[in-house]
Amino acid sequence: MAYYPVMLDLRNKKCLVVGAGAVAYRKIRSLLECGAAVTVIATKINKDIRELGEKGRIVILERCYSVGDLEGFFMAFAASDDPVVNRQVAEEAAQRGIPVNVADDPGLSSFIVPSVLRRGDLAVAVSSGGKSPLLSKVVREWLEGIVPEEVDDLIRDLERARAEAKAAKLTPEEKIRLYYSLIKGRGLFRGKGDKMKSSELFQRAKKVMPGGVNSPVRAFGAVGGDPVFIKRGFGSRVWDEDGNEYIDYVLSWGPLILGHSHPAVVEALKRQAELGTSFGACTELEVLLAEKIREAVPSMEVVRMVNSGTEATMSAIRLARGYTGRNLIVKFAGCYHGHSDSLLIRAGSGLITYGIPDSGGVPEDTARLTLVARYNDVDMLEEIFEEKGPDIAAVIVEPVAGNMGVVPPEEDFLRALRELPRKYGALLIFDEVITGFRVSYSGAQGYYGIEPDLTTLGKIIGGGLPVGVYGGREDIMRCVSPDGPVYQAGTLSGNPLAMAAGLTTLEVLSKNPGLYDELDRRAERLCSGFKEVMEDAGIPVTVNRVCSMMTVFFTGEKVRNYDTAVKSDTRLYAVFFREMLKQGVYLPPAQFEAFFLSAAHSDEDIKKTIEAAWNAAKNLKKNY
Ligand SMILES: C[C@@]1(CC(=O)O)C2=NC(=C\c3[nH]c(c(CCC(=O)O)c3CC(=O)O)Cc3[nH]c(c(CC(=O)O)c3CCC(=O)O)/C=C3\N/C(=C\2)[C@@H](CCC(=O)O)[C@]3(C)CC(=O)O)/[C@H]1CCC(=O)O
Ligand SMILES: NC(=O)c1ccc[n+]([C@@H]2O[C@H](COP(=O)([O-])OP(=O)(O)OC[C@H]3O[C@@H](n4cnc5c(N)ncnc54)[C@H](O)[C@@H]3O)[C@@H](O)[C@H]2O)c1
Repeated sequence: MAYYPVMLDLRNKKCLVVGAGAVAYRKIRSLLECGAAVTVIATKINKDIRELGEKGRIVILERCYSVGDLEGFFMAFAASDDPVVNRQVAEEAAQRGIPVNVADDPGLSSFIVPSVLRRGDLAVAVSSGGKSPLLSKVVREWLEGIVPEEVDDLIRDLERARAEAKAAKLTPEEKIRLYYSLIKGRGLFRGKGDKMKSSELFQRAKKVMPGGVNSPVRAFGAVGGDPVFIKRGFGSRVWDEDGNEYIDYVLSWGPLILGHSHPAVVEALKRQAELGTSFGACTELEVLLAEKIREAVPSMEVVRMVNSGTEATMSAIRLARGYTGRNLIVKFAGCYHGHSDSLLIRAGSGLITYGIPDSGGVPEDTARLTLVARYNDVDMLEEIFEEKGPDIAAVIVEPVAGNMGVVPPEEDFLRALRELPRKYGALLIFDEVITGFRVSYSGAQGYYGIEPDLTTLGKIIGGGLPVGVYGGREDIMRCVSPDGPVYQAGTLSGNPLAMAAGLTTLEVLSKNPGLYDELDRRAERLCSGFKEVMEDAGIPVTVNRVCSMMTVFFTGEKVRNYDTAVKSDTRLYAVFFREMLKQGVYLPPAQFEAFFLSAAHSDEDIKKTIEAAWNAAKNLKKNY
């Protein structure tokens, strides 16, 4: 059954309210707003209602309701806490043909009251058909954030315009066009897909921040269009400033394995915020998180918390140099390890590529200390060690590459990664900032069964707050200050909020051992969906995936290193990205990044995403 919504004119109409508690007060207030003449009958009168009586705004009869009281009333409200009385009021109203609302029983009511958002003359009424008044309230509050105050001025203008249009005898079409132009001209209402607020914010942002952003990829440079400004997130979804909803596969670039605003994480943060946000001193939380990490990743015998993945890798490199007394670092083309000078080095050609800095501001002398090898290329790594082995402090690698798009390691490569550095007295550093707690609870090292000497983590272990950690073999980690000579420190290191969010995230993960299989299953569905859709459209793609991190490369060729990754048609990816965004799917705004899944992504989300990809593929075909 559906309720029939109407707008009643209650000016000077006599309305009776039986009961004078909180519920009665709510009804009285809205009746008064509409100019009704209110009489209240109740045995006990609450303070607010009594005040209204004293001001002469309502009539109060302080007594029991008795049959006959409804005589002469236009409408009645039974809001006592006695169901028998409420029923009597309902029955008398029915007999007299007076509309009645019964607060504790919609079944006895001839009408129910919606939750109302008012902006001057604009009223938006929300009802759940009596099923969940709280939901109505929540929707009303949500609308409050969307419907602008200025709408009332607009109503004035429209009222005037309607009178003028009438006098000017405009045709119906002319009138509609006039009203539309007034409404749209104000820019108050944005339809689905509009990005007006995001675009306005981006213009402002560009004036005060380089590229308008705090991290380059966010500027959408690789995919075109203005970036969306995100207002909030919950579960698998984010909402932008224009109210558009997206299924989110960026998940803050990986940290949110439980989805946005996981209730346990939010609760932990609230609790900690009340206790204090930072002390710059020792806390129990950092011990708990360190223990939890060691339990999950046994090679991390001793750890040091920092504030970002960049800090973690930068510190691990310093430590490797300090421990070995050597200066050279080997990294792989296409692997990103944060933005410290030694690691911002691009691939070049040639056998041993002395790094050329990828960024202005990195001295060539620093870059020279970084050797760049090819991912999944054992021969090249061997040659580098044969030539420079005794000077190499460490090899740093993403055990599953995630920054040239997802590229899984091949078996012989993993073996060489473990054996070669060891043979030459160099350290192996696994940068598990992305893969840690992502590909398995014990990271990529647990997943592949390879133990590095040092590991860096970030993202998931901060539960969505800024955090990083480096750790590893005890004898190496004891070189870190104050145990040893390698200095590293930080005001906010081990920040209690970050520790609380991280610890809670790891607790939820450790209590749900089936979660990684679930993620794997859903990610597999998503990837095979992408593949099928693109194959049907005749667009060659390669989909790489390890557990819940994946990339759709727009190339038919196998992607196993940087050279093959860059063969992707980034222009097609950009079209794909924009088509998906339009349909409410937020993918990473660049080809060479990973898509992530969270525990909050449902089968329904995957289904919707594949449907969106199917629509996108139709447009891609035109561009192919
Ligand atoms: C919208 C709003 C307007 C207003 O009252 O002015 C309104 N209830 C509001 C709030 C609210 N009411 C209740 C809670 C506690 C949480 C919860 O139970 O969800 C909250 C939340 C809170 O107080 O924060 C409890 C409750 N309400 C009803 C019952 C009886 C039953 O269901 O049998 C019980 C159980 C009593 C018990 O536990 O014994 C019945 C009704 N309440 C209705 C309207 C009608 C249906 C509206 C619709 O279709 O959605 C209907 C059928 C009759 C009516 O009153 O007309 C107002 C929002 C104000 C705002 O926007 O801020
Ligand atoms: N519709 C809603 O939104 C909603 C929300 C919450 C609760 N309720 C229900 O509404 C009812 C009222 O809730 P409340 O919090 O305002 O209660 P309350 O206890 O604050 O007030 C009850 C009122 O009923 C009056 N009353 C009791 N018997 C009477 C009689 N014989 N004659 C005249 N007045 C009498 C009392 O004097 C008092 O003023 C409850 O049954 C409650 O379950 C409804």
